Amino acid sequence: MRNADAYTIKHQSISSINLMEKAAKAFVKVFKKEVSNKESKISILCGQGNNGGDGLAIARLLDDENYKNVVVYLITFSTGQSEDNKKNIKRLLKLKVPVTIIKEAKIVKNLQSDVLIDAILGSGLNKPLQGDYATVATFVNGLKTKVISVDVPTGFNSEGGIAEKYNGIKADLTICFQRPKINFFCPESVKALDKFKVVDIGLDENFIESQKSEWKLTTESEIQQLLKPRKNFSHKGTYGHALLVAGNNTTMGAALLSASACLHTGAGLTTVCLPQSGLTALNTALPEVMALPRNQYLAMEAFDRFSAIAVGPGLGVEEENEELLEKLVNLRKPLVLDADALTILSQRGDLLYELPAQSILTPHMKEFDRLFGEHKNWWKRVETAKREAIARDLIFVLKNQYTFVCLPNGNVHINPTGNPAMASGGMGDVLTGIITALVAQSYSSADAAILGTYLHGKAGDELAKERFTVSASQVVLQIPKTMKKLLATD
Ligand SMILES: NC(=O)C1=CN([C@@H]2O[C@H](COP(=O)(O)OP(=O)(O)OC[C@H]3O[C@@H](n4cnc5c(N)ncnc54)[C@H](OP(=O)(O)O)[C@@H]3O)[C@@H](O)[C@H]2O)[C@@H](O)CC1
Ligand SMILES: Nc1ncnc2c1ncn2[C@@H]1O[C@H](COP(=O)(O)OP(=O)(O)O)[C@@H](O)[C@H]1O
Repeated sequence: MRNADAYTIKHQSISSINLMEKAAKAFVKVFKKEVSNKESKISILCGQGNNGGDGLAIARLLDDENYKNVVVYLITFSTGQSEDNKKNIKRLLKLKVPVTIIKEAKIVKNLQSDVLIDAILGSGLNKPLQGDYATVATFVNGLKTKVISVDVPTGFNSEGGIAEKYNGIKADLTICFQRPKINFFCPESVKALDKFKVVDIGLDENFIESQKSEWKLTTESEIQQLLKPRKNFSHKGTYGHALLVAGNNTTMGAALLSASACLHTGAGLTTVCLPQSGLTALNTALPEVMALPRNQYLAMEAFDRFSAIAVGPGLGVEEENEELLEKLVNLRKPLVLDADALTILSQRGDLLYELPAQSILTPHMKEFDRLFGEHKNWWKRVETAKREAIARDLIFVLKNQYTFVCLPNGNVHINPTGNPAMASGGMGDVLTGIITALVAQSYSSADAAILGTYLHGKAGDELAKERFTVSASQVVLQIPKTMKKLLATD
């Protein structure tokens, strides 16, 4: 983002002070919707760098907008001051907005305001908070005032592991410039922010897009380009035959959910390889789906006719399932691996390192750590997934609110869809069924993982508009509608 900043200043003949003005304006536009009462008591804490410069410009713009009770506090714990910060203080001092210089943290302890704007330190953070800065953050967090941070909460690092003992400001809202920070997508970011909004400040988009970065935030237009419409004169054979090796006596529902998701995502044919005890349930619940009864006599040839094979949901970790997994690995065709298949792999390192190239693994955090050891934080977990994906030509779908899809080319696609209403059992089984259906329909493993993850979350988002919770079965039924809508708006 700093490069984009410099590039925009150089190539769009915009000065850095004007870029700061644009950033402040973009902030104020969102702020006005969040805090519409012009009588609100607003305290703006400004640092000495460009983040503080933004805060000073915001104070002036809020005064322009007739916010009547804006007070600025200038934090002066450091020696330097950025040029644009100096310019903005000069502009502000021409107005009647009160400016108080803060030399000691304790003044912040008793600030009386309805809203506090945090513009102390932004993306320039280059070391952990210490001394007075850390004390100010503690006081702000104790104020019980709504906190809105400019670009990034003070003390929060934009990339890299988030400290276990985060000591920065906890913001209710962060209004972030041009692109979200990668660390916003790590679950540990809850220590620093509740929600974020990204605002366009006019940085050169072509330049940003041309920058090499392994981080890609999946967008709806990318998904619309990936998604293939059903073809004229097509028939069930056109869309592949998917096999789900899933289900056990007490977890047959997982197999049914996966199979149903596979069917609704458009596989031409879906078969479930399940124990004899699941046949009645399958035939009753999903008459469109076929069964391959699971027993130890299944020959390798039994799997030849399938264009995509998933293994794991509700499978069980018994010895016979371990043997079956070994058989599937030996087919040397890409697999989709989830749940119990991952648990078996965590005990069978030999199999893990023999997985067919382009296989897709869909672990949640615990499954991932069982495979590759404990990780201190999500940043480290994603680093391991990136490394393993490259080294072994595998795709990792590291599941969470924001799922990270790590590809063999080193790219990490961050999925923006999905919501907490979806946090319930069976949701992962559905994701496996969706991805498997896409592989059966000849999407590449990478595209199936990116597209499947997006569709799964998007269906959940659509349902959550009207529901407090969303069940896995509801997501399944929503999928065809979600796909249709995405194609319709193309
Ligand atoms: N590119 C964009 O998108 C645009 C960005 N804009 C804005 O600029 C912001 C970035 O500004 P910035 O580079 O001046 O850094 P900022 O965060 O104000 O920090 C200032 C100084 O603090 C210091 N410091 C660091 N860590 C510290 C610590 N732990 N404890 C104490 N001190 C610490 C460090 O100085 P040092 O101590 O290293 O001398 C650093 O230089 C960005 O977030 C956005 O708001 C917009 O205006 C326009 C478009
Ligand atoms: N808070 C959340 N926000 C978005 N998606 C969520 C959330 N909680 C769970 N999910 C999604 O639900 C799925 C849960 O997978 P998993 O834990 O394997 O479930 P299960 O084993 O019950 O099927 C993942 O795809 C995950 O992304």
